[in-house]
Amino acid sequence: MVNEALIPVVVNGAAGKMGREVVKTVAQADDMMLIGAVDHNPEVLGQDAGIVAGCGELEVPILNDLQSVLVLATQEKVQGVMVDFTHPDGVYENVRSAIAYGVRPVVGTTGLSPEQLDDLGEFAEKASTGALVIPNFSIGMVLLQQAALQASKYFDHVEIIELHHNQKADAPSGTAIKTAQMLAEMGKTYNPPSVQESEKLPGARGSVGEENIRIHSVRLPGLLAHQEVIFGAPGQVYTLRHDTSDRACYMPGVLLAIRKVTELKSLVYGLEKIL
Ligand SMILES: NC(=O)C1=CN([C@@H]2O[C@H](COP(=O)(O)OP(=O)(O)OC[C@H]3O[C@@H](n4cnc5c(N)ncnc54)[C@H](OP(=O)(O)O)[C@@H]3O)[C@@H](O)[C@H]2O)C=CC1
Ligand SMILES: O=C(O)C1=N[C@H](C(=O)O)C[C@H](O)C1
Repeated sequence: MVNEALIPVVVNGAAGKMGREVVKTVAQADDMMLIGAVDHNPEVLGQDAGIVAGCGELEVPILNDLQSVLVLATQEKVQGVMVDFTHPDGVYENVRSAIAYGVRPVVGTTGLSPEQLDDLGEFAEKASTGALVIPNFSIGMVLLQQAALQASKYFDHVEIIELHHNQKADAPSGTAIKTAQMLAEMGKTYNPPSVQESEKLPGARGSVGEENIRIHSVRLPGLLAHQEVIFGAPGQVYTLRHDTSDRACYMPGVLLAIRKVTELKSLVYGLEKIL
């Protein structure tokens, strides 16, 4: 007998590094129920999501068909939530599908372009469906970003270095892009040029977006997820740094997002907006 008060949750990317952590976390939450698991890794298809995640059998097989799992979610009394930790190439379509079925997306997958985000925002608004896109679920990163906004009032020069494990598909990280956007929203022009520069090796000075803030991406085995925001001024450097050592650090944010998205009627971008 299904408890109707529980939030039905579908995990997309259930066999991945983040997906397995989310399966375990949802399985342990008193107010949630894992009702579906999706992944396209052929090695795990048909296997139980709980066994794959290492938390014991949950009687939820991993399927490679998001649509049919979303249909399943529509049959629940309580509106479902889809947590997506898949791949930058597929996330846009996944989110559109979830919204189309009235299943609220909580998106950890990075790599959505600004145009895709706008489009999903309009789609969610029209459908009156809550959606959350959260480039980083850790509280430490929100605090770092807040400190960076504070520092930006006093420093005109800033660059970002993000460092990740070498299995990461996208660069720069979603977190670094969001951090640069937040700094840009302060309405300042950063990094006024002090000299005519030339790159002797292309990319030596990192990538630079509209915000005129350079982002440098490091990928190495042994790293997990790390970010530095470095402010400079004559005679001083102010460095903010966040390090993760376990993906468990994202789980309180994921649980919060699953609960909050059920109260929303449109798309919200960033954990700081729901704290
Ligand atoms: N917001 C946050 O706080 C965080 C965000 N992330 C982001 O989450 C995403 C996933 O990261 P991570 O778990 O490390 O990656 P993994 O590669 O470990 O996991 C992704 C899983 O999803 C599967 N997959 C890929 N595309 C699809 C699809 N279209 N439909 C169904 N399954 C799919 C993959 O299968 P296969 O292996 O066969 O491709 C894999 O099993 C990345 O974008 C990453 O940047 C990561 C950590 C924290
Ligand atoms: O791929 C990862 O690992 C991470 N991806 C996210 C990003 O791109 O910002 C969040 C965190 O940095 C871990």
